[in-house]
Amino acid sequence: MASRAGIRLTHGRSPLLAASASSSRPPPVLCLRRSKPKPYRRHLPVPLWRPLAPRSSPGPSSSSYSTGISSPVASMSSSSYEKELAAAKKAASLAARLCQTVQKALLESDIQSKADKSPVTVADYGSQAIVSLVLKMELPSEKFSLVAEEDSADLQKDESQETLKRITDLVNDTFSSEGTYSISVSVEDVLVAIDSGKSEGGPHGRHWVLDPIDGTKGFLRGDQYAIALALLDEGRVMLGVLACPNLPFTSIANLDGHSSENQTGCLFSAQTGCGAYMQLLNEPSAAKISVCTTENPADASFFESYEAAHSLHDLSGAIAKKLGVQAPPVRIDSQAKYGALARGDGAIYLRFPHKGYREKIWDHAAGSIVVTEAGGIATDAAGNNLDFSKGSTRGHQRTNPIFCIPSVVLSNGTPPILCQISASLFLFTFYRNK
Ligand SMILES: Nc1ncnc2c1ncn2[C@@H]1O[C@H](COP(=O)(O)O)[C@@H](OP(=O)(O)O)[C@H]1O
Ligand SMILES: [Mg+2]
Repeated sequence: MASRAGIRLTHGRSPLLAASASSSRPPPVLCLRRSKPKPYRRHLPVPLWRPLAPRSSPGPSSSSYSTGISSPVASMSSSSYEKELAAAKKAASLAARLCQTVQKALLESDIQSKADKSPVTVADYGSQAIVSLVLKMELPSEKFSLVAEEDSADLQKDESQETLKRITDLVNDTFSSEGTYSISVSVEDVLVAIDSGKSEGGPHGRHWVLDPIDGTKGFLRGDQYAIALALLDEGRVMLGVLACPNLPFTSIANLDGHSSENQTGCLFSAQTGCGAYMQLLNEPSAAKISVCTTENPADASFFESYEAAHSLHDLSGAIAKKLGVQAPPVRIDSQAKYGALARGDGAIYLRFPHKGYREKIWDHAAGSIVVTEAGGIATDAAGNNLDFSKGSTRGHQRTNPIFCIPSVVLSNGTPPILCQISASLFLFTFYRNK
């Protein structure tokens, strides 16, 4: 955190922040603006994801952006991950296409329960198969390692054969309707593709990290969800892509989880040192985006999970009050929150999982780089970077990898907010010990 200008968490850390950092309990997460805040720009109704002057590296080649909808032509700056980023965008976009097809005509039979009783759909499996297949086709010469949420164990059961056939048909239909790849896959190919996601990840080498549908509950409700794909290299997130098929291209700040009549479907992408971008799904041109620059918590809106089971709403409400936030929380599912934050729809993201829950790397890897490349900061409340290097040991509860993130906050990092956050940590500790 010391290297991140503007928030002085290392030197200016409050006693409570420091106490939290040194306790055995994992500290909450903060996403804080990294640069000196600019004057506040009200985020509605004017979209904020206008192309900006490049920071350390070249940004879009053209900036004829005018309305936020007709984006400028953007060419990502060259970096060693350009090929991988293009493949990731392709894979996530195709997976989104499959998910949209399923969501349009969601059948009862498409929904199953995993061993932990969480829902899983043919779209989760189909999305994972597509991403795995596309990455392998686009990057044939690279050693392939994928840490992903789903595996095929349930699909291998006798009673799942019809479901498996349906997933295979969905994968083939998606490829043929999109047209880039003239391939036809078998059920065995699909099983292999899904199980390619069994990598353990870890601190060395390159590993793709995938949540094929983040926010499955939102997906089932017809609300927000995301296909979230990131690439780790030596334990660090180097690129991330979020496909959010139901996210309006304009601000989500007042939607409270539900999609609107406006143009929807956003693809966020970021690679380290090159900024964050947004484009309409299936449209080629991207615009550079940046986080909200509000200096006043009273003007800031904050995001949290739609599902109370995923995050303590009472606690985040109390913290938001402490911070001086006046607007009601915007509750949306999935890492679409990270995308919306990255383009300035809101200023703060609070996440307080219930006691004992351990976060998964695929629930934060892509979103965190989109936010940080848009000028935000994603850390825990002690100012520590999120650690994606611990890999996955994939225990029987599917919760082994990883780090705990009791909360996520995104703000501009001005001292008043940091002070208030230390107060919020007091509340957090209080609730956790209840
Ligand atoms: N009890 C719990 N506490 C916190 N997060 C949980 C949870 N149960 C599931 N999740 C995670 O929360 C994700 C959804 O995030 P959000 O709450 O921001 O919408 C889920 O992703 P999946 O839908 O991929 O399972 C899942 O990984
Ligand atoms: Mg998922």
